[in-house]
Amino acid sequence: MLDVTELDLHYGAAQALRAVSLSARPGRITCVLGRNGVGKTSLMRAIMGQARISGGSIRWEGDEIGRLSPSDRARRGIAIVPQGREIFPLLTVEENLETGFAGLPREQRFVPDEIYELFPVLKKMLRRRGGDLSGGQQQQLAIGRALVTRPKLLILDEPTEGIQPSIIKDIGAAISLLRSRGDMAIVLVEQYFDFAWELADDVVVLDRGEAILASPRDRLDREEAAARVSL
Ligand SMILES: Nc1ncnc2c1ncn2[C@@H]1O[C@H](COP(=O)(O)OP(=O)(O)OP(=O)(O)O)[C@@H](O)[C@H]1O
Repeated sequence: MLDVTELDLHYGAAQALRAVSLSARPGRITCVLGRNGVGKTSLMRAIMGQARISGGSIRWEGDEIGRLSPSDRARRGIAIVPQGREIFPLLTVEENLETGFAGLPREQRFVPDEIYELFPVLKKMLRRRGGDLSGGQQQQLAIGRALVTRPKLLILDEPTEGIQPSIIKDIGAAISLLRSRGDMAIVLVEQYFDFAWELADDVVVLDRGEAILASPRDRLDREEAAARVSL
């Protein structure tokens, strides 16, 4: 279980996050919603260890991890699918997937079949270069690469950004399937409200670096929540 408590984050004198709290549990999807520039990516980078926090705590499976390096956090089972995907354009699909092996013990250095079951297109395109894939296929590759690390916490930063509707549907189905396994906590950052609302168990809305709403989705009114996101 992930418990982020009262997180502060600064870029120089500018404060990007103010006392933001969030939690994520296995078998549930926590959706972080908010407009451009409200701090969603900063929050995810802070959880992954790619951005330094200036206050608050990040607890994962009972331990404080707020000062650990990104690779130590990855070894503890945290993986991020970054905004913009960041796949390697000159490496093949297979080689991109294999970059996920780095922190794994030798006996786990293979691509689980489940990844090809979730995204059959990856199997068909194993020898193609990452850069030759469509945006949607690259997003599936980025998710596949994160799954290679066998994460217990999967963070997805705007996976629908710039993706065509049919692939958005596939990605939603894959995220839903991963939740149903029950052993993975998922944090989904989105600006696409309808997509996030469909999937969310818990909702956090950020506005100008602050969490202005945090609640299980069941207790929220959809229209009210949508209005808070577009304040
Ligand atoms: N490396 C950085 N240095 C300085 N300021 C930054 C840096 N990264 C982000 N910011 C600023 O911090 C604030 C939050 O940015 P962040 O990228 O976390 O927001 P976001 O909600 O993820 O936006 P988007 O949806 O556009 O990705 C913005 O004002 C942004 O300009």
